[in-house]
Amino acid sequence: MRYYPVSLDIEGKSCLVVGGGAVGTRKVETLVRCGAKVTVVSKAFTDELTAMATASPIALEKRAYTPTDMDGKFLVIVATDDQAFNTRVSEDAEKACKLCNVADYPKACNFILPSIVQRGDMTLSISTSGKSPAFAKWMRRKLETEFGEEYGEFLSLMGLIRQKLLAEAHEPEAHKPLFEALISGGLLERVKAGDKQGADALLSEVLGEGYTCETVGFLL
Ligand SMILES: C[C@@]1(CC(=O)O)C2=NC(=C\c3[nH]c(c(CCC(=O)O)c3CC(=O)O)Cc3[nH]c(c(CC(=O)O)c3CCC(=O)O)/C=C3\N/C(=C\2)[C@@H](CCC(=O)O)[C@]3(C)CC(=O)O)/[C@H]1CCC(=O)O
Ligand SMILES: NC(=O)c1ccc[n+]([C@@H]2O[C@H](COP(=O)([O-])OP(=O)(O)OC[C@H]3O[C@@H](n4cnc5c(N)ncnc54)[C@H](O)[C@@H]3O)[C@@H](O)[C@H]2O)c1
Repeated sequence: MRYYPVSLDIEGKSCLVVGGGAVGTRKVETLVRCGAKVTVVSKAFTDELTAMATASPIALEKRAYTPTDMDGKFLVIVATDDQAFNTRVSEDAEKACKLCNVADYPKACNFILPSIVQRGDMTLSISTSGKSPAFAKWMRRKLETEFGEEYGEFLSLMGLIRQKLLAEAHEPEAHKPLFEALISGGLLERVKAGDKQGADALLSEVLGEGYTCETVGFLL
């Protein structure tokens, strides 16, 4: 395996984006969706980014980049249209031991970005290890048709059930078959169909009397 897949927790973390063009704007959007505090250093910004900055924790700094911009940053994304400059920034990042992605330049990256399908808390990340971004995009579109919004709903319910069970007792071995029974028993299909009665029946059959969507805090 060429790349090590991880899910980074960047909530509340300071991130640096160098380059505020079309690509930089897309990168900022994803960072903000994940709860990051973003500083963008660029000679110019897209209108979209300027608008986004009025409502989100984004600092736009219209000035030349300096290596000290890395200080206190958790990760760095470089997206200017000057490849030699991008490489210099990535070298600064390497020296400062930062996570660094240079858009479209894997040699200067210590992480690359996958194509993403997002359904609530379910994230499908597609990486071709850089072999074919076009195929990653094609695969994303295919998976988007296969995995609908019901997966997000279903995961909210599973999360609530799990929270309740864990609050009652820390017994992973006892909980495992319960989750498996809910999954193989068709809870997803019932959530997808909006079948509250069916979902409640399965919950009380597997988890015991008193377990319903309502009692775990899920509105179906
Ligand atoms: C997934 C996605 C995420 C994102 O960008 O956020 C992403 N590229 C996307 C789209 C896309 N990028 C390119 C095309 C044109 C078609 C094509 O070339 O295939 C298309 C498709 C399109 O635009 O239609 C051009 C391209 N990309 C790279 C190079 C340089 C090179 O390969 O050396 C070149 C220029 C090659 C040239 O000079 O021609 C490199 C990288 N692009 C990556 C990610 C990383 C590997 C991902 C993987 O493992 O597959 C990696 C290694 C580094 C990185 O950027 O992190 C996003 C999909 C968004 C979606 O789902 O819609
Ligand atoms: N991953 C992808 O899907 C994808 C798609 C297209 C392009 N790209 C790559 O991303 C790069 C950026 O593309 P774009 O369309 O956003 O370009 P762009 O020209 O719209 O934006 C580049 C931004 O960088 C700023 N900039 C340039 N030099 C700078 C410097 N020295 N210091 C600070 N800011 C500087 C510019 O002012 C501009 O705002 C391209 O080089 C291209 O290789 C990636």
